[in-house]
Amino acid sequence: MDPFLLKDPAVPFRSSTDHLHHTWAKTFFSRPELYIRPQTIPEIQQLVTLARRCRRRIVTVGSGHSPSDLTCTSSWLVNLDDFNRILNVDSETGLVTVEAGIRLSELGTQLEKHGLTLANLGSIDSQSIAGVIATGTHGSSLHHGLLSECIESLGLVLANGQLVRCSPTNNPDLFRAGLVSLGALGIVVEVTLKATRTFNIAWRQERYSLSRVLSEWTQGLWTDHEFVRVWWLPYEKGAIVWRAEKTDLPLRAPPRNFYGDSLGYHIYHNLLALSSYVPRILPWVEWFVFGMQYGFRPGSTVTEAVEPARSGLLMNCLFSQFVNEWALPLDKGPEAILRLSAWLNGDLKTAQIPFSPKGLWVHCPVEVRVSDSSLNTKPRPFLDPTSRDGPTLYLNATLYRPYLRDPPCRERYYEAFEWLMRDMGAKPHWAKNFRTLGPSELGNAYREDMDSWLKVRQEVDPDGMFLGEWHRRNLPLTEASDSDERLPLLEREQERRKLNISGVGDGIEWVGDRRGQVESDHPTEMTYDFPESSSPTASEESFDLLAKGEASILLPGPEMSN
Ligand SMILES: Cc1cc2nc3c(=O)[nH]c(=O)nc-3n(C[C@H](O)[C@H](O)[C@H](O)COP(=O)(O)OP(=O)(O)OC[C@H]3O[C@@H](n4cnc5c(N)ncnc54)[C@H](O)[C@@H]3O)c2cc1C
Ligand SMILES: O=C1O[C@H](CO)C(O)=C1O
Repeated sequence: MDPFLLKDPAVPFRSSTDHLHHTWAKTFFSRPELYIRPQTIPEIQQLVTLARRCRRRIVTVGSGHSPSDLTCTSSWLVNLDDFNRILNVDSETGLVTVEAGIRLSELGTQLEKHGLTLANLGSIDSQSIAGVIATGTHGSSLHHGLLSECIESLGLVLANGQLVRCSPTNNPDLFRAGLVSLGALGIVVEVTLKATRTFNIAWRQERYSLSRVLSEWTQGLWTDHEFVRVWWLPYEKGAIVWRAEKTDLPLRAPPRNFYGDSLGYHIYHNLLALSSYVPRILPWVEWFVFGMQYGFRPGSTVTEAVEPARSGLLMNCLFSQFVNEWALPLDKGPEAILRLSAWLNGDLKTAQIPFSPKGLWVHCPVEVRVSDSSLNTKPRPFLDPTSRDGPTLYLNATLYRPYLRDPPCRERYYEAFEWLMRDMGAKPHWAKNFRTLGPSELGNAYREDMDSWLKVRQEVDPDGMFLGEWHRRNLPLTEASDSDERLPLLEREQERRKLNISGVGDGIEWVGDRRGQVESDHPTEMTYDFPESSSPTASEESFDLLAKGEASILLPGPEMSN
């Protein structure tokens, strides 16, 4: 396709051609043809219209914290970091409307000025609000479901450039599809959420034996405090249990020690690096690093603090990592942990996992977290991986990448871990590094919910402008469209290659093809009917004029800021 673009001169098109995209963990890289940072809705509508006319796929990226290749593209990459304002705050009701590029950290800072905060957080707050919603990000609390349970309504710009709003009562199917959209419906531009009054948490962290974790599993481990997370240390047969409760106590910073901060970080990093050459030291590394940090014996060291929830709920995620996380019913947790523990420690009879762990040594911790979205009275996201009728357990097999180098155990560990998760009826966290289950298995796991999601998706984006290889690999897209030919803009993977740049370790460059990127006068008609959708905006009207020939033609240079 000739890079000449039809463009309304009144609407800026803020793009560059030399952007190197990468995930936070530097696991995947890609070089988009254009990297576009719009600042207004007309700019977003314009870029979508241009992409449609130029037959380009669009990927919207938030902060790039999804560890997989979900956000990789060789086509157009859109980022809403400059579309991140707070549009409205009602301190009484807690209803807040924001532009969708806002990061949770900035949202938290702004909300605090109004005495508000998010009711729940995951391990970090670096993500964009739209990114958190799109992948079903969760924290760890049986009082809460997915972070997106506070979302009241969404505004999306669809493949035809139309701005559409949806909520439980307005376009409810689009809302349910948009709550876990995987970036595949359109560009989420506006989010209305319900915040809660700011609160502080008193937290306490201590070492448990694994047997105590399991014996308290149904006896208060998850229910005695509002927020609970467990880091399981498989070789130590132990765990670090972190629990927090809302409190009126005065703030008290966590204690600092000579080892815990910078020194401990570097020692752990270098021991992990060493273990890539001598993997059998990993049980010793687990003993030493977690002993130094949290005490060598259960109950020996208790750490406590009182912090604002906005910072106290977060944790330091240390180094680049692969994360493979699955959701299963909470009551299956003890069996899953005991079988995985047995496998890692060489007891194949108990493990019932048909792969050999011989010579395999893994990193810790395995994160053990919970949520309960069955308490939520709002419509569930179609692609919500959590249990419908009770609490959910998340098991997250973390593997660090010391100095950005992949650990040697990944293939075999994840093969066995995923086998166990599938055997237990678990579903993968959409954002993480699960190896593909294939479209039919994920289709079967979600059944009619997957059909509903695919139906909405197909209606709002019939050409597959928001689809790529990740979606093709994992979702039964062909159920909704007879063949790939019905999704001409879907970006296929051409190759994965090692990056020829220093300092990127084992990062992989993802390269997409240019199939479908030929100009067409006949984009597929959209069939979706929006009962209360917005009327065409000024920029849509101006594109009608452009289409009738009253257009200015601009040559995009490296920086096309106006
Ligand atoms: C260190 C670390 C800690 C983490 N902790 C947790 C945790 O505690 N719990 C948990 O569940 N997950 C966790 N995650 C995963 C993370 O929350 C998700 O990957 C989240 O989606 C990242 O948000 P993001 O803004 O970076 O989105 P990205 O990774 O950039 O994008 C994710 C998806 O959202 C889509 N998207 C982004 N913006 C838009 C938009 N405006 N419109 C439409 N689609 C859009 C993208 O296309 C993509 O499909 C963690 C990840 C890391 C690296
Ligand atoms: O993806 C994730 O990374 C951290 C673990 O380091 C976390 O809690 C996730 O979830």
